[in-house]
Amino acid sequence: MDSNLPCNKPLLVVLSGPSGVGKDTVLQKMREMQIPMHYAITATTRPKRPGEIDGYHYYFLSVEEFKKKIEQGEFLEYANVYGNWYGSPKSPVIRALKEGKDVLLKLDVQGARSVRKDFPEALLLFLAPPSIEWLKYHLRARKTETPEKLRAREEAALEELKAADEFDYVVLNRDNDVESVVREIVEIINREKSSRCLGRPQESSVSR
Ligand SMILES: Nc1nc2c(ncn2[C@@H]2O[C@H](COP(=O)(O)OP(=O)(O)O)[C@@H](O)[C@H]2O)c(=O)[nH]1
Ligand SMILES: Nc1ncnc2c1ncn2[C@@H]1O[C@H](COP(=O)(O)OP(=O)(O)O)[C@@H](O)[C@H]1O
Repeated sequence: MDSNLPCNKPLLVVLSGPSGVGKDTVLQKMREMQIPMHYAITATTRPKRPGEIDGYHYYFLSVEEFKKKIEQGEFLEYANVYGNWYGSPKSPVIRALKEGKDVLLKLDVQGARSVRKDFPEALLLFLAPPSIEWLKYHLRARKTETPEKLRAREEAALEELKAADEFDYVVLNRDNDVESVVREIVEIINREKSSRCLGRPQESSVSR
């Protein structure tokens, strides 16, 4: 398949949204539903959470290792998020796109902005919570942050929610119905791919 034809051109998709909104949950469901994408693994200096696997959830690096990768130009983008470093290794993303695969990058709002700048044709999706209370409850219930870190993430979330209108689509997470959220994301990706096929401009909208 000639991935250079606009109809088969692989899409770089960014999934962003505030901490605790459900990004990992949606990604996990996409993998379970075997949605065919390259799920980019990014690097972080954040300590591993219980149950997280190095090389699957993240590449867990020391600050020194991370900075060395920055110096070697290995990241497509990187950012300091909630006090830890995060960065997207470039070569696996470029390789997957060249192989004709759609790529999914789970990034914070800063990372999404960087991708928008460097890859204007990328599709930026913002996952929004059903409500602020829902977000606060689930971030707290996840029990992954110290009280201080929790406060920092809650404050950051309010700022990040304001950035939603910078994205191509805002997808609402639905309580106990992640599958329908995945179906909606797949529909958006397919719609964007076909509209690029026909050379139509991208349309932004809040998809309900
Ligand atoms: N800019 C950027 N953000 C990333 C990268 N990897 C993960 N993130 C984002 O960093 C933020 C914090 O991630 P994490 O500590 O796993 O917390 P979570 O959002 O509560 O699951 C989330 O918004 C992630 O999407 C990356 O490579 N670059
Ligand atoms: N649609 C949903 N319905 C119910 N609980 C959800 C849903 N999406 C996420 N959660 C829960 O909310 C918490 C935060 O989700 P997570 O995927 O870790 O968010 P993020 O990766 O955006 O930080 C987790 O405990 C997760 O199980």
